[in-house]
Amino acid sequence: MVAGEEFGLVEETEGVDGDEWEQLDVSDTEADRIARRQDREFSEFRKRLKNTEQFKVTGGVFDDATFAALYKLVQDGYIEAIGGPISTGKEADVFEALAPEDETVAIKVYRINASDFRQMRDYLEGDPRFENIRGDKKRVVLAWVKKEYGNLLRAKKAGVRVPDPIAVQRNVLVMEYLGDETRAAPTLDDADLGNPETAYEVVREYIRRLYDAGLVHGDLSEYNLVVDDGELVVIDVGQAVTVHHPNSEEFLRRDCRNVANFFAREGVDADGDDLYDYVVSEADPREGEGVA
Ligand SMILES: Nc1ncnc2c1ncn2[C@@H]1O[C@H](COP(=O)(O)OP(=O)(O)OP(=O)(O)O)[C@@H](O)[C@H]1O
Repeated sequence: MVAGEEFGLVEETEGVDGDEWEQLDVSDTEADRIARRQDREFSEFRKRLKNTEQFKVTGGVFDDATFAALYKLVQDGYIEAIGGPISTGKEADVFEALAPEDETVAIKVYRINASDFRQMRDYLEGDPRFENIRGDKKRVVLAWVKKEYGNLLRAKKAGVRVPDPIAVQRNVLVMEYLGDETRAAPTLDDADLGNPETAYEVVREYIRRLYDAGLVHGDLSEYNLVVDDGELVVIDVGQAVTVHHPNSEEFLRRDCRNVANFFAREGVDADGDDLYDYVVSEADPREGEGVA
């Protein structure tokens, strides 16, 4: 099979990027001509993507603006083709995608209309990085995607294993794919834990490092931790809040409770309150940081 065939390979197209626009002293007619060409290329891309087998399977759920974001990611060389869905959620779908040099990446595509934007807005509250975002649903969701990207960067910098963030374009996040050729990495509840005591220590250290870097995951449990090639990886950091958030303490307590309860069921001597005390007493959260 040709590399990428199973992904519904998108052919390369020549586009005009932002820099080229700035360099061109375009007359109206020339600008029109370029705009028409871009429109044509875009609609061809859309048609090609819609015709791929995988896309038919997923039901063709992307709207025009999402197609445009995917098209930009193709033009910018981050992805070449969209593959099969890994997960279909209420707020976002995660797909495999083919990147240059036969690499597989994961893309998370947020649905602007279906997202629970009120809840998202509550999580953005108190975060100095998103102070001016109140407005409409679209702005909140787009800020959310950037926030997930920024949180991944910050977590990575803090020494927490997360999927490597690669790019963000409108409502689409491109990140490292976790898993192998046969399947995406399983979540903790589905994985063979090996030694649960060691796994618990690793997760405890991750929560502490996150807190030390001024972040609280906010939805941590066995469902947002995956095991990739024997390594524990924290995922879904979109809702992670900074320690400035009015509910950060409550979120941290809940994260600790979820994680400790899971490991206690696995036979580990773990307790939510003890875990919380460990995290806050060992950590020294950095205040007032800008985006990572
Ligand atoms: N980088 C990745 N590589 C491989 N699989 C991934 C990756 N990121 C997410 N997944 C898979 O997709 C699922 C959903 O991802 P994630 O939790 O980030 O999205 P979500 O829409 O917030 O999901 P949910 O609503 O279930 O919390 C994960 O449980 C995991 O199985």
